[in-house]
Amino acid sequence: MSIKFLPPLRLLNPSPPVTRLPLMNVGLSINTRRSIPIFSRVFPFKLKYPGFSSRFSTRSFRPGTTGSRPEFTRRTGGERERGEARTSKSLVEDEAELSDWVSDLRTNSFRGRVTSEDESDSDMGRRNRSKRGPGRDRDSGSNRGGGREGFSMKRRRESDSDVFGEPTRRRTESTFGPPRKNRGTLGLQNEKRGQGERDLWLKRDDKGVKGERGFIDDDDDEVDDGEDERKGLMRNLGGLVTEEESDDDDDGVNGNGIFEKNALSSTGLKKEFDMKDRPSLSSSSDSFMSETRFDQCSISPLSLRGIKDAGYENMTVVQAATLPVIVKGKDVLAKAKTGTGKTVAFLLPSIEVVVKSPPLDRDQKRPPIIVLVICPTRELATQAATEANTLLKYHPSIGVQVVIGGVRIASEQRNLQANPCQILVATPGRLKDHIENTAGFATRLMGVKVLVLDEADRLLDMGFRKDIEKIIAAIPKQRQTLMFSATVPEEVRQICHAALKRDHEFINTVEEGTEDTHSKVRQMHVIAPLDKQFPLLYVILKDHIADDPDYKVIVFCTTARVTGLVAGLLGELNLNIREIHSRKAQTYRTRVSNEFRKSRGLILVTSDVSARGVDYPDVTLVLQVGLPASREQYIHRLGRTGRKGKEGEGILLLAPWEEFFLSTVKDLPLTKAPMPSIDPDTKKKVERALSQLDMNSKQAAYQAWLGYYNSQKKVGNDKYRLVELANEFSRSMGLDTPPAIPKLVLGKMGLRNIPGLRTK
Ligand SMILES: Nc1ncnc2c1ncn2[C@@H]1O[C@H](COP(=O)(O)OP(=O)(O)OP(=O)(O)O)[C@@H](O)[C@H]1O
Repeated sequence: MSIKFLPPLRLLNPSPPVTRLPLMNVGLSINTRRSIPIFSRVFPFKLKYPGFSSRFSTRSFRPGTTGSRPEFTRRTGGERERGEARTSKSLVEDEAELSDWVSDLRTNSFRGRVTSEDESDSDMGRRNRSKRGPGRDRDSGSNRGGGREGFSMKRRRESDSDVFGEPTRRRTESTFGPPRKNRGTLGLQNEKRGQGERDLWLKRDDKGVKGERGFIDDDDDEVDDGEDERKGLMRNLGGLVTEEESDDDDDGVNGNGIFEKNALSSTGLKKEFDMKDRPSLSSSSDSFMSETRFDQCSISPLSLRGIKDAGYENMTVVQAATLPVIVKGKDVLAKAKTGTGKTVAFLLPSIEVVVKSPPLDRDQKRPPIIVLVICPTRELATQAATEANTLLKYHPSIGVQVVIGGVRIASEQRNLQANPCQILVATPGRLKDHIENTAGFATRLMGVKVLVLDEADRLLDMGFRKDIEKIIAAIPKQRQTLMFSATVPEEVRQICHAALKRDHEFINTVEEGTEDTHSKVRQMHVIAPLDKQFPLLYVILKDHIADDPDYKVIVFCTTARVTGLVAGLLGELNLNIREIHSRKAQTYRTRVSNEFRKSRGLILVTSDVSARGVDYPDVTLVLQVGLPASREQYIHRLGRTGRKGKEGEGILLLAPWEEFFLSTVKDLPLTKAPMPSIDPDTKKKVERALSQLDMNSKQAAYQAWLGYYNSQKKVGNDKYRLVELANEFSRSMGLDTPPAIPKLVLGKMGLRNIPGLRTK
């Protein structure tokens, strides 16, 4: 396995528009196996290998502050990504939803559902869901707020020098004085970083809503029939009790799966490090564009026309770094920051494979699928297919289709039959359903030449791994595999051999010594007890709106039910909000997603279904409320802003007992923000709004909250403390007594007989 890193910018010649740097053989030998105990490969998510705990020094470079760039170092296969000593997230999130499901079960037989609250719910949830179940919040609240409230709140915070980071870090300043444009949400101002820094992203209009070509049956508001759901429901219950149990349930990890077998067979590698094919970067140190133009590469003329029409001229760094390797037929694992064009990076060379494949036989009833793209969420799959259609504008004979959860499988089957496609974009659960249930589909998959795992680390996580294993088993071994993500934790490096060939290349476009996040995105955290969090959330949003009338905000919440509650609250407070989470019908999710993409002056309240990949242009603020499920999830959520080299702002709102999370992101430039003050009127207003909310939504949020934090080891290990905190959350919603929870749910969560809980 050879590994590619982009060189530090100072090594590059920025001026001439050359495509490649001279070949540089650094002859780095790596051995991914080394002395790693066997179990760390078999159970990569469970064991802590001491060597992994060492962190890379990440002297953060701030233009105009330190003056020197960090040394560029190469990383070997055995080295650990910085700060990634995390626990894997897996089916644990399902606990939060389990409580919902059991409630539903009591009242409506099997018309309930079990899903994860994050993106995995998009398919796993679909398997087990009937949106006709009780509490299904169908298409409601599309505009809870209605209008935007006046920006009359007077800014009142002053700078707090104590809260600023080290002097080398970007410093934030007082609210007062700077023009609106430069002011941050929390009344903070971002210091100019580097004079003359220029945005070298292509100056082109944002595409806005990308035209969809009807590849999903969007009128279809139905999910799979109840029989499928019942089966899935029962199947999933077994693995929901604890994270460990879900691991045990996973064949792929415990002895029979592809991941284990291949991980073992691909060990002992020793490949030369190869620095050829590196792109020449554009001259700005902060740019993600390369100097390589698409027309300098061996791309078919029709694809080039599509690229041109899309407004793309130069390649982004990840595109320039991966394209030459992919067109040679190599397997690639690529890491590039959020919003830097990874979708085109894998689509374009994949399309070339289709172009080079023999044309379809006219009377071939079921033409083979040549390119299979798998995405962890429905929104992302739809978006990738839209991008593919954009690139395929001048390839009328190449078809793209999408299969995703939340759409009636029968209508997808009809589409697959009626409109043969060579490129299929899918979410894992639905793809597996088609493999098992759609006539002729498995045969068509035998034509796959390219497999793409977008958000590879998420797809290889426990929540999806079983499905991915089955999918990989259903496609030819002789294929090219491409994996892309903004985060590639060491655990993923350990198991990616299962899908990638031994000689695959790891192309990391994140410079050594720099953060995985964008320097143009200000990152701050606010630590406040739960009883202050709802008013704080309101104050922060109001301030941001006052600062930027063109605001476009995403608020991430821990679970779907908590998302629903927060959306309800902010709507009650007359903010202009929309909500997306797994409890919403797919048609609604698609509609809101499209609306948010082209809107300004809007707040999207969402669960982790929107955390990865979704490309909403010009998001001004990402606000994360509560503990992110992992370091990676924090990075992906934050990545919804600052896309394409733009500026952005991220705020993480944590309770004091969640502060431990900061140690997992300590290599990122996350600074403490001064505590915004909450005036008595605001407090009362929020309390009043909370009192207007439906009791059912509070009850559901409480259960889901308990389930989520129960699954977060650091909080959930101490059940007594957990219940105290849950009851604090209940009080923060304005409830005097915590809602009662079904005994069955408490039993599943391991919370029976814990004082402070009420049962029913
Ligand atoms: N060569 C290019 N020139 C200009 N814009 C581009 C180019 N390639 C892609 N883009 C645009 O960049 C934006 C971000 O691309 P994309 O969504 O693929 O990013 P990503 O790296 O996959 O992000 P994430 O990690 O969040 O999934 C999109 O709007 C896309 O249209």
